[in-house]
Amino acid sequence: MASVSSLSMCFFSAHAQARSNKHRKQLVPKNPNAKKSNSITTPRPQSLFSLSGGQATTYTRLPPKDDEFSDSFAEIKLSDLATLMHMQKKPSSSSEDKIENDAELSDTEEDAGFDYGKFELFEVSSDEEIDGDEFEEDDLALENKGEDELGFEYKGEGEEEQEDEREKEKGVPAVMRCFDRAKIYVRSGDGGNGVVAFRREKFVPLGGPSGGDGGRGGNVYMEVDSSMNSLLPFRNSIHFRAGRGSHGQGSKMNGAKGDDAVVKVPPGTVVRAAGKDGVPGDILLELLHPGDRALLLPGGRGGRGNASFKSGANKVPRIAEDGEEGPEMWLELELKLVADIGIVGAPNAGKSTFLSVISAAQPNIANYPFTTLLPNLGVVSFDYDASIVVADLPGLLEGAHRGFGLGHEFLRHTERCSALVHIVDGSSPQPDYEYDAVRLELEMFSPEIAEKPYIVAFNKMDLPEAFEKWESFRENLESRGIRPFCISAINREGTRELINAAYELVRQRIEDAKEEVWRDPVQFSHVAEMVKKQRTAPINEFEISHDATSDTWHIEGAGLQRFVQMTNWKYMDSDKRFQHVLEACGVNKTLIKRGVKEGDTVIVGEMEMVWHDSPTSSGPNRKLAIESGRWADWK
Ligand SMILES: Nc1nc2c(ncn2[C@@H]2O[C@H](COP(=O)(O)OP(=O)(O)OP(=O)(O)O)[C@@H](O)[C@H]2O)c(=O)[nH]1
Ligand SMILES: [Mg+2]
Repeated sequence: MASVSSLSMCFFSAHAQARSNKHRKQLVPKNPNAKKSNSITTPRPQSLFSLSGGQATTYTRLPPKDDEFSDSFAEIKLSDLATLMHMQKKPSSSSEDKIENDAELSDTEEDAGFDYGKFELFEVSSDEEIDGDEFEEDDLALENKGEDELGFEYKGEGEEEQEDEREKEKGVPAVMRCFDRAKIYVRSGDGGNGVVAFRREKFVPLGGPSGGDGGRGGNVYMEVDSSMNSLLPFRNSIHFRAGRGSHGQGSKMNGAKGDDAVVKVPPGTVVRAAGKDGVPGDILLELLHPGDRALLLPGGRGGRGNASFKSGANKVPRIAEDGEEGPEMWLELELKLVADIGIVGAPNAGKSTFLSVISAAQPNIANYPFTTLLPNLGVVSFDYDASIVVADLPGLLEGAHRGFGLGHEFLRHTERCSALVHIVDGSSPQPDYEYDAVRLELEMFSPEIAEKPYIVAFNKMDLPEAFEKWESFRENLESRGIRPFCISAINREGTRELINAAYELVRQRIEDAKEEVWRDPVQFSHVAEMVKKQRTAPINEFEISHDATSDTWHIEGAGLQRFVQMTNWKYMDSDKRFQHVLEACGVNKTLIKRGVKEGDTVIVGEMEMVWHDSPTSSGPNRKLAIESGRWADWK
């Protein structure tokens, strides 16, 4: 009982903070074990907590517009999710329990005697341990709040928005964060090394070089798997590495190609390069339909064996290359569900109930807000051999676009919907206001979503309090040119008409954009092309920078760096070839022009060298010589 009581308290106090923190400094109790008497709550108008039809208290309804307390209790912060999850684990909490808790709350509030609007309570649940699987350690907003022994801290106005953001992230259970977002690491395979070998066979004198080339590294592919419907599998494994190519062998045997890695994603996945400093990276791919497949990263090239270096001038080459390193990348995945219709509305309006009666989906349904934490999908079949996918989204609260509640987390899934069904809780104190508030949130979140065709359904018509409000609701909306439907989702009344009307909107949209209806699976390769282009940058494109204090010259150039990486220094001819390349691509010339002198350090990629002037070399009287013992760590 004590546990439920504390839960309810933090529920309301968070609302108070949500509104107040924009404008003033707040006093924040930091100690999660603070006494419950400090657990400040906001006074609530009794009318809103009256029970309807003997059901549990519906205390998160949107507030009446003119209510003097409307600013203080209608918003739920994401950091309260632990509470909600806790409540969800105990759906059996009876209405009597809640009534008692309400009574306890009122007492506590009166005892405390604080200005409630200024406080935020970080205590979430003191009685029950939170399952590590569902909440990561840093998930709870209270975790990093407890350093100050006094238990209070003052926040400046400027910090508050950032604080909000941080708390929002921390408060979201891992399973929700991972539902439609993931960050993964991909790396294609390194190429195998080439080898130096010579043919030695009876009766074959001077058999010549016979070292084979290394095999190519495996590629990384990404493909749509239609059996997946979330990014949750990436919660467990985020590293995808393709296999390395085998090394070459004697007798001109080339190495085998490395194994490819295939990353499977659900339809509707958008792939970005990982962003930096909060700036999202560029969109690389959109894998929308089953069968879509992309070559993301090509494997590294295999190094050449000495058989490949044979030439008229050098018939006995003692040189072979290492395999090229496979490129790597961090990627951010975002899932945008491919649903035709999105069901939106305030918490507890009956969205999941509606989905459950029109489709075979069995979402959780219960009489408390945020029963739905993750979107549910259902397929609705029509007589005439057509079907549509309907998504039931978590409820939207006033302030959702600023991060209150859960709904905004998933609103982007409606971006691909053809139409929306907006369910209004007819039994709420002010359905008109609830309707306007949700519409406003949609507009604030994205004008594009707000412009989608939508249908309004007034739900719970079986309840007398809803029935009474229907006429005025209908008149109000009709005066604005909207024809609302009235339904009783629980009794399946009016639901078929509603979904038929929604289907009509989808059909119209499909007809408007006929070319979008069917398309062949797409094979993308532009990312791989881009990577290849970067990696095959010409060797003579480089930049030289000089650090005068340490007499060091840095030579930067993708082509040169790749060349250094693939050079196998253990073979004698590698030095010669390296010198030759530096000469040919103009590095030596440029260094001399810039004033390099005896003993200066020259760094190319991971290779560190010392500049020696030598009168014996052909061409310019200077050359780079590699001094043994001065090499950087070298793989
Ligand atoms: N009397 C009545 N109750 C309904 C009707 N539709 C839904 N409910 C009840 O309303 C409560 C909330 O229903 P849900 O379907 O979970 O509501 P929701 O909009 O999905 O709520 P969240 O997922 O929390 O946003 C449940 O107790 C339902 O039984 C209806 O037509 N009549
Ligand atoms: Mg629901």
